[in-house]
Amino acid sequence: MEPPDSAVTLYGEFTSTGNRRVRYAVSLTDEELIFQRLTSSSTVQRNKTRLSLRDCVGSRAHSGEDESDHAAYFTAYFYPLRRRWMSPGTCRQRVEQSFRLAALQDPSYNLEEAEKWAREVRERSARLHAPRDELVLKEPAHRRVMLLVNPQSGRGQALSLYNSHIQRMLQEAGVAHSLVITERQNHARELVREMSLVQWDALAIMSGDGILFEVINGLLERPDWEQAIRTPLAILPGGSGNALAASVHHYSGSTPVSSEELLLSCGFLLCKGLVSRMDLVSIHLSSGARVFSFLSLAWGFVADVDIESEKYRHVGAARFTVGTLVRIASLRTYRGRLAYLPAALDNCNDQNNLQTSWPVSNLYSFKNGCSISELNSCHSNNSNNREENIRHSNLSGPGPTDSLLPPLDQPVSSNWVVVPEEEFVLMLAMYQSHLAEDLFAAPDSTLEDGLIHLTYVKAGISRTALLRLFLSMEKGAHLTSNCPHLFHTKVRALRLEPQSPKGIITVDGEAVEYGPVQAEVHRGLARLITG
Ligand SMILES: Nc1ncnc2c1ncn2[C@@H]1O[C@H](COP(=O)(O)OP(=O)(O)OP(=O)(O)O)[C@@H](O)[C@H]1O
Repeated sequence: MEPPDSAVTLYGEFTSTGNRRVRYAVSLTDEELIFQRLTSSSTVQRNKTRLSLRDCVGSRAHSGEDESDHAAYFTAYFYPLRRRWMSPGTCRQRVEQSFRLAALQDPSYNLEEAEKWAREVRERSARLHAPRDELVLKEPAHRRVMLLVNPQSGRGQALSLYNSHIQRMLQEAGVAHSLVITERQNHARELVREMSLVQWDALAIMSGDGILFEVINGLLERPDWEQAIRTPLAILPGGSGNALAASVHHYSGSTPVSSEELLLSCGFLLCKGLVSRMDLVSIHLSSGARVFSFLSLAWGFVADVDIESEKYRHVGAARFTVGTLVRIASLRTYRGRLAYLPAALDNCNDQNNLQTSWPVSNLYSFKNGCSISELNSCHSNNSNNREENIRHSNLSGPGPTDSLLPPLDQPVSSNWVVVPEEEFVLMLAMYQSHLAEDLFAAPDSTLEDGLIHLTYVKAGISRTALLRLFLSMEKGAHLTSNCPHLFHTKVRALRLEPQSPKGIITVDGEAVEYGPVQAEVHRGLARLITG
């Protein structure tokens, strides 16, 4: 047998848990657990199995269940990326690796040895995920997570998915968690608004995107919102859309996967506990209310499909496909006025944020502060000073100040762009990459780019062209499809004034009051567990 290589700092010879005659040489390096079956014949070379400690969520030791068994056992749990069966790409698959340690007749010695191995595996695995900065959760054994599950989300399967996958994963990682099953709408919002947060290291949400919306808004309604919104949040997909879960999975560099595979991917990230900053968008509604959004603001086709497809909920994620086909068959257009503050014109220094695919000839930029409603009768106020033009919308209540938004009934500033079109099929503002598991709507959006990715489709698009757009959205190719009816740009703030008497506006997939609405992005305001 070849000697252990120099990177190996722990070595042992153990037996299989199922068959004591099968022996293994087991090595631990800073990066891998390596094992190889030992044979009596030195001519037989068995392949080494290597498991990366980056893929390990936890490890534990225990003594034999039977009193006559003097051995101890050590088990490590891995979720490596493996090739998918019968389909392209990779996904995380569970691997449980156990060994039986019985070097001496003394059970306590064997247990000590097994505990040493389990501890080394845990510590080395944690070191490989050392924080990029201060954003990392406490080690699993000291971590306390509140897990909110909506039993009604999606096809009503969130609780059974928790029982079948997440509970076991968290146990394997040694993460203590308290389960809260939401009982009604706004339950999660009220709970996080009132409760003490100091005892929790993270709030995890297993549902569609609706409960996360409630949690974010509940946190921002607290008097201590500035601290509260820094509570790390985690998303585990349990709904039918699962847009944020799909986005987080995409940001971790992984390829698209099925719903169950997405759950394992997000569960793995929760066990690892790396935290990133996440943009939130402050949205002013016509009633004067303000809500905070982490995903999208939609009007027209996308909002209609989202809400009207609720009745096809029983088919899961396919509800959006069914809804899209139904709505395309009876295509509607909407009148309205749209204006935005381009990221390119903003004072931000981030050069990456300054690109826009907007054709310059399509821009109608005001010289002076002017509301969209006043588009055709705007009077000059002869001021080019942006600071002077902006009268901040000082909505009362907690949460950050919106420095880019004037009150909804006041003109937008002179550095805003007013879209010349007034007849639309859809307006979609995104701040994450995915609108649903298979809708890669804003391909270059990242968690904390400080941007609203604004897309609209103007009236006149054929049904076939619209269908083609949605089909290409699965791969994020719609933005490069050269569709003359589709426009896309990156903005910091926007205002929409619908003029069609009826319609649907959604925020994060939930319908909100229909009427004028405006939005401003707050870069990195929240915290999210990611990869
Ligand atoms: N026990 C419950 N019974 C009924 N509704 C609930 C319950 N708990 C939460 N809700 C409400 O259900 C709504 C939808 O939740 P969620 O987004 O989790 O699921 P979903 O709509 O199925 O998911 P998706 O957005 O992916 O389609 C939320 O607005 C929430 O307030």
